[in-house]
Amino acid sequence: MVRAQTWILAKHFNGFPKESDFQLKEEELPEPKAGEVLLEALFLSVDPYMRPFSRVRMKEGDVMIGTQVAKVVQSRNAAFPVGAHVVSRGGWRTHTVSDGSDLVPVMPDWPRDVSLSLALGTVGMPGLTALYGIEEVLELKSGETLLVNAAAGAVGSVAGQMAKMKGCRVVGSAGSDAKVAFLKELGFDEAFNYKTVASLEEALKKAAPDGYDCFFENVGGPFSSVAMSQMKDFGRIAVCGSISTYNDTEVQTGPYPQMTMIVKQLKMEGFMQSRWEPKHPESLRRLMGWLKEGKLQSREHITKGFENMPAAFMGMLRGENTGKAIVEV
Ligand SMILES: NC(=O)C1=CN([C@@H]2O[C@H](COP(=O)(O)OP(=O)(O)OC[C@H]3O[C@@H](n4cnc5c(N)ncnc54)[C@H](OP(=O)(O)O)[C@@H]3O)[C@@H](O)[C@H]2O)C=CC1
Ligand SMILES: CCCCCC(=O)/C=C/[C@@H]1[C@@H](C/C=C\CCCC(=O)O)[C@@H](O)C[C@H]1O
Repeated sequence: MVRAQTWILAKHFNGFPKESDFQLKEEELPEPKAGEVLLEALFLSVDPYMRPFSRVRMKEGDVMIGTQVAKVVQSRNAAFPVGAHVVSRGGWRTHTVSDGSDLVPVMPDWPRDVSLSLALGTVGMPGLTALYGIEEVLELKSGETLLVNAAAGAVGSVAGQMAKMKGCRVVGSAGSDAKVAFLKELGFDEAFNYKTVASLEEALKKAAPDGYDCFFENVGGPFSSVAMSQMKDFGRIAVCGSISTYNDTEVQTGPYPQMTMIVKQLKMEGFMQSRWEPKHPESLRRLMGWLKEGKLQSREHITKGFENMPAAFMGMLRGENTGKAIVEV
């Protein structure tokens, strides 16, 4: 018998979450049956979508949604032998019994000098999101000017670096001066702290006086309205996320985008990386290749201890992470 720890949604919360909205539980797991494996979590991902998902798709008492890199510690499934590493959608739990249907083996030949935690970040879902946003949605071309917000985070930092690899001019915004310095280290042409600029409009204009061809949108809300007004005619916007609205207690209204979109003839498309799932293996190989060649830098914000999952989650929503937010068990 293994004693597993899980974090459950104790209470549906309105606004910004607090520690008491989550509850740590212990349960005894049964031995794996034929076809099943027992997993032990090594790294857990801390993602923005957990916030809106908990509101719209979860009941009180449910285990918090999430992915993790786990090791197979018992196996009665030949596809997942003991010692194998997998990405599991098991949620916020230390141990999971799985029939394998929700498991994805970590990329074969994962280099020994690359932390497996990157399978939750740059060489995982956030990296794929950046790649498809840049290549499939925006179809970004050399010489174009790209705006990325939440640029120092897991998705934004990869999107900006990919744009530099493609020969674009890249402008990034982030919520601290340290993050702005990080963006400069990554090669962003311009970066600014959206929390301290006197005028967002002026900051965007100063960074790209001729306007933006493309916008990789992670933030939504008022930032989005201001940025949209600075797009070039026929500009393209990839709507990846809307984190500034995830803790809202009331749905935000206007300014409405239609007039700007009509006058500038903009194209705006929401997306999730799952749309291109058949391309994932090849895309992960490309991301790993860039990482190994030094073309892609990766930073993580690691919180130690499974007991700190809620704190890490709230910290990410407050912007404490530079790069990918991870909990190491
Ligand atoms: N469509 C898809 O398939 C996917 C979409 N996403 C979306 O991409 C975005 C980035 O995700 P990810 O890279 O994982 O997260 P990050 O690593 O970027 O972490 C979240 C960051 O968001 C910023 N933030 C928080 N609150 C606000 C706010 N009110 N206004 C502006 N910025 C804020 C903070 O940075 P700062 O200090 O700069 O404010 C924080 O560090 C999210 O919107 C997420 O939902 C992510 C993965 C997949
Ligand atoms: C739920 C709001 C999602 C905000 C954008 C985002 O961060 C997307 C991340 C996806 C994530 C989506 C998870 C649940 C979507 C629920 C949709 C529904 O049930 O109608 C996960 O798939 C990984 C990222 O691609």
